[in-house]
Amino acid sequence: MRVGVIGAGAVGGVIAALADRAGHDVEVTARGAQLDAIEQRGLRLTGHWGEHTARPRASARLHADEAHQFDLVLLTVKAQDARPALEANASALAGVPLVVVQNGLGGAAAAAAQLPATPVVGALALFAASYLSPGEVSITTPASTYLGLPKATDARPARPADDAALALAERVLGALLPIERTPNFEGAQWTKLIVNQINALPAITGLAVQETITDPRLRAVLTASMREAVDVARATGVRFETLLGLSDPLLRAFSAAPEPLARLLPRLMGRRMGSTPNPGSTLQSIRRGQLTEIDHLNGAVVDAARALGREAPVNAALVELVHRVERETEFVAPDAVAAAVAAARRG
Ligand SMILES: NC(=O)C1=CN([C@@H]2O[C@H](COP(=O)(O)OP(=O)(O)OC[C@H]3O[C@@H](n4cnc5c(N)ncnc54)[C@H](OP(=O)(O)O)[C@@H]3O)[C@@H](O)[C@H]2O)C=CC1
Ligand SMILES: CC(C)(CO)C(=O)C(=O)O
Repeated sequence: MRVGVIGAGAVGGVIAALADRAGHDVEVTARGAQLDAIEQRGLRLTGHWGEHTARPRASARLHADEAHQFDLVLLTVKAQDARPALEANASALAGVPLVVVQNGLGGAAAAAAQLPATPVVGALALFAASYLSPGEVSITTPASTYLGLPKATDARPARPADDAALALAERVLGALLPIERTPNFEGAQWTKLIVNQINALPAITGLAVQETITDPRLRAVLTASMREAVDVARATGVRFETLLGLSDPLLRAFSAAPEPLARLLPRLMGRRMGSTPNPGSTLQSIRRGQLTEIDHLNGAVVDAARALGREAPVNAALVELVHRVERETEFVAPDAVAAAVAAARRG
C-alpha cells in the first residue's frame, strides 16, 4: 500500500517506520533537521516495538498525481500546525482516506471541515513516543490507538466513504500496532484529554511525567486539574469512553472521591507508564524551543468551561505557566507551581 505521513516527528516517525517495516511504500513529510536526517540516514525506530531503520521518501510535501495516489495518509503534526500542513498537502489528499492522530478535542473535525472531499478518521494514540534526536524516535510506553469518526454535522453529514476509511485504517494500522475502534469518538477524545492532563507539569518543570506524579506537590496539582477537567466534561453532557481502563463510572467516582483517595488514580497512571522516562509530547516541544499544544490540551478545558459560563482556574493556571516557560525558557520549581495553582484556585 502507498502510505503517506504528514509530519514525521515522534508519533508520525514511529508509524512511518512500522509501515516501512511491514513492507508498505511509505512517504513522509518533515522539515528542518528532521527532514535532513531522514533524507541522509533514514528514520530509526527503537524502544518497545522493536528496532528498525526505515528509508522512506521524505520531502516538504507529499507527491501524488492521478496515476500515483496514496491509499492512506496520516496527519501527525501538533494541533497548531495542522491547518497549514493540510493546506500544503491538499492536492495529494483529495478523496484519499486521512487519519488525524492528534490530541485535544477538535483535530479530526477541523480536518474534515477543511477538506470536504477527503474521508477523515480520528485517532487517539495512547502509546508514548519520544523524538530522541533528528531521525531517531522511540516508543517509551506501548499502548493502543483508538480510531473513530468525528461527529457528523449539517455541513458534513455521515458518509459511507468515512465508514470505508475507518475500516481501511483499522485494517492497515491494525497490522502495525494495537488498534481499537470506538463508536463514541467525542467521549474518547474527552477521556484522552483527561489523560493528557499529565502533559502540562513536565512542560512547566522539565521533569518526566513519572517524576511529576511521584512528587506529592505536583501530584496534588495534577489530581486537581484532572478533577476539574472531568467536572467540565460532565457538565457538557459527554459520556467518557473507556480508554486504558478509564471508564465513565471510574472518572465520575474519581471526581467525587475525597482528595487523598483521588490522588491514587494519577499514581496508577504513572505506574502503568513504566520506568522509561516519558517527557510527554508537550515537554518535547519545549525542549526543542517550540511553541506547545497547550491551548488545545488544558486550554480546551478552559474553553469548554467558558462556553458553559464556568471557570476552570487550575487548567487556566497550567496554561499560563506553560506559556511562561515558552516565553522565558526557564522551568518553574514544584513549590512555585503549587503556589501559583493554589492562588488561582483561591481566585
Ligand atoms: N509524542 C507522543 O507520545 C504522543 C503525541 N500525541 C499527539 O500526536 C500529535 C503529534 O505529536 P508528536 O509526534 O509528539 O509531535 P512532533 O512535534 O514530534 O511531530 C510533529 C512533526 O511534524 C513536523 N511538522 C509540523 N508541521 C509540518 C509541516 N507543515 N510540514 C512538514 N512537517 C511538519 C514537525 O516539525 P517541527 O519539529 O519543525 O515543528 C515535527 O517533526 C500531537 O497532537 C500530540 O499531542 C499523541 C499521543 C502520544
Ligand atoms: C499518551 C501520552 C500521554 C504519552 O505521553 C500523550 O498523549 C502525550 O504525550 O501527548
